[in-house]
Amino acid sequence: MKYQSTRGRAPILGFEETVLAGLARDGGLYVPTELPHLDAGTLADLRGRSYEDVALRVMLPFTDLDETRLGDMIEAAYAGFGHAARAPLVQIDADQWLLELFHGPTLAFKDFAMQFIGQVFQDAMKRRGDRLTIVGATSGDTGSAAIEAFRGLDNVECFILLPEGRVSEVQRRQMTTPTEPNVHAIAVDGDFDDCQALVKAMFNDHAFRDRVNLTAVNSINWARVLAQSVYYVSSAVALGAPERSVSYTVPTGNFGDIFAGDLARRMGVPIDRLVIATNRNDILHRTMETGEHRKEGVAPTISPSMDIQVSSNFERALFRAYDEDGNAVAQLMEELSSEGGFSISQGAMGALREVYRSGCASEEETAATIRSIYARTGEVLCPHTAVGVKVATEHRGETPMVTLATAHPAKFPDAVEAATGSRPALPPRMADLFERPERITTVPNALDALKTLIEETLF
Ligand SMILES: Cc1ncc(COP(=O)(O)O)c(C=O)c1O
Ligand SMILES: N[C@@H](CCOP(=O)(O)O)C(=O)O
Repeated sequence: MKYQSTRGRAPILGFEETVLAGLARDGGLYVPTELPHLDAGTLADLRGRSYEDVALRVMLPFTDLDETRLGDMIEAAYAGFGHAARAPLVQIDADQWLLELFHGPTLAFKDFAMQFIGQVFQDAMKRRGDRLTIVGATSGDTGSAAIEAFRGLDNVECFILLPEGRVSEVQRRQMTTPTEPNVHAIAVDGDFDDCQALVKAMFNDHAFRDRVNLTAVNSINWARVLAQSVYYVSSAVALGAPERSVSYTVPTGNFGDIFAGDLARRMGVPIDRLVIATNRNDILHRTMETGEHRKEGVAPTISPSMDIQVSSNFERALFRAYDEDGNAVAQLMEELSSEGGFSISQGAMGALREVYRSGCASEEETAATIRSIYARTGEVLCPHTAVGVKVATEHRGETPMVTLATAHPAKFPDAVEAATGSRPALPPRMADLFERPERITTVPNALDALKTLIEETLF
């Protein structure tokens, strides 16, 4: 399998190089040049199989890995999950389900890809006898999952940029309490978009990038999207695919998770509706409504992991919508950074609307959804999942509607308690999280300060 950049000006790479590169050298995101097909017979055969079996079948054609080695990596990646099904479905209404993606070690959907990427990096670094520097941006969950996946590895140094004061206390402590010296939580005086812009700027400084052997673990890395596409396949076949179509509503910020759904759809999974659900940082919903993609300031919400306005993976969707015209995408991205937004052509909007629908939830609607689902079903939703369920309810159709339950409610106890009156408990293995000492470095929102910090740590 070969991978090309969405901006068309970077070398075509194989799987391992793509994953190790993270972001393409022209600033674009890597996508496969062709897609494998999951035909009806294959999908039917996956029904009733373990999550690991489905993952192997879905991911193998995208990699240059031997089947046994990939199988071993997948087994190791999911061995620490707290649910035998890994991604269980829970029915909350006659036609509505939750896909629980929070049974991994850090209680959010990020563990599905991050645990897998940890295996890929370790394998590659051992063979190459090399070291990697990971720099990631987080609005709370990616950072926790990355620190968990990479802590203690002797061939990886991991730096996570988080927006100071804008993640939940549980999320912050998950990042600041691990004691292994190769993982670093760095609070940036800014929002998530600032953190992500710093990461991208480091990638675009090729001398720095090569000096530190930089890689990415945000969903700009293709391996994130690939690993996240597996749970669409596993849940769709469990609900009756290929004979029955399934719809999904995805709490959305950086667009990685919903793009993984589109990947599953394009591989042949019968997905009827694919619905973007945003909180009041609703740039994607506004884009779908108007065709204008314009940044506003990031507003803090009770679903902080979705407090994002520069949605990196939307670039991958645009690349498809513009018939894989890298020059057109590069031009739009240039307008986004110089003018704060761009207009999408009618043709491209038509292509986007064929795949995606959208909706958004206010703060009040999010809290009301947590409250009403708890009262009616006893299920406790995290605020991100509640955004999804609110939007899903408005987009129900003839097919089962699945909302991705992207995080455990105990990561956001204040918002959940305010809505339901009861405080969700962390699993026993995390019971002492609030007693553990924290370790965090604070930096201004300044590229040079950050590069200096990283180089001084490394060399
Ligand atoms: C709990 C939670 N829900 C939803 C999202 C949004 O996912 P994506 O950024 O892939 O759109 C995130 C962050 O990525 C998250 O942490
Ligand atoms: N919501 C994320 C933001 C980063 O998204 P990613 O999927 O691109 O890593 C977070 O919680 O950090």
